[in-house]
Amino acid sequence: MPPILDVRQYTKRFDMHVLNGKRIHALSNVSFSLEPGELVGLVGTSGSGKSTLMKSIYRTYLATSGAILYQSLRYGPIDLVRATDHQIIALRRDEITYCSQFLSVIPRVPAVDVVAESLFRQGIDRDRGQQQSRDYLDRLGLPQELWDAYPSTFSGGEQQRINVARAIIARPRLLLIDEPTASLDQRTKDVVIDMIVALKAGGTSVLCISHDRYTLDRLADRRIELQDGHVVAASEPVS
Ligand SMILES: Nc1ncnc2c1ncn2[C@@H]1O[C@H](COP(=O)(O)OP(=O)(O)OP(=O)(O)O)[C@@H](O)[C@H]1O
Repeated sequence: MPPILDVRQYTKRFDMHVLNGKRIHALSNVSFSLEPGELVGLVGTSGSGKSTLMKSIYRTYLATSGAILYQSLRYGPIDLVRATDHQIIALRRDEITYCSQFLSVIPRVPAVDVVAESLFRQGIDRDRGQQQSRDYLDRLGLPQELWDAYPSTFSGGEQQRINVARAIIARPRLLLIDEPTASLDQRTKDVVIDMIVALKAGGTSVLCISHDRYTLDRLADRRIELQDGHVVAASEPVS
């Protein structure tokens, strides 16, 4: 089976017009692949290019050069660098989920509906979607009185749980997830890890940025290390 994701010689430069045209070489000739059902941990110091790589795969950032081949259910093999905006929108809706470190939500939508949003989009009826959402929020230890409240007022840790729940509940084919367990207590961390393990068992491929050794020891089949925008180390699959 071909890799689900094959990043080839990917380069991303930022040209900073406000800084007299200063160039930031965020990623240089990055190549790696992700197998179906595999979880690759993306590590590296702050500023090494981890988030830029994730945002490039999600096509928040346009490439300077290189290719990102993705095996899509809908389109077959597709280069995410050259896909049309229309294709990218469809892939984000049906196959690829990006979970950043920060929650961004529509104001005045209750937590239970924020988490269930992808289920509603998939055509699951309101009651069933909300039921599944409550189940996730319960397992993640979000106090019941917050389920119908608006996440914009939540604490950092509470927002993070909403963010992770809504990414995982969607059961995407490819999950790009940034620091899923940062600032969570040990019990909640273990719940999130168990949820990601279950997702993988269902066939989801995952690229996960994490500074948390415990999380990666439990989850990662392999690690890729970035330094100054270059891949400096890639571990073999854990057998
Ligand atoms: N939109 C942008 N415009 C200009 N420069 C950017 C942009 N996004 C990232 N950079 C720069 O690219 C480099 C890589 O940043 P990136 O956020 O990918 O690092 P990171 O490894 O994810 O760091 P952290 O662990 O702190 O989140 C940094 O020098 C950063 O300042």
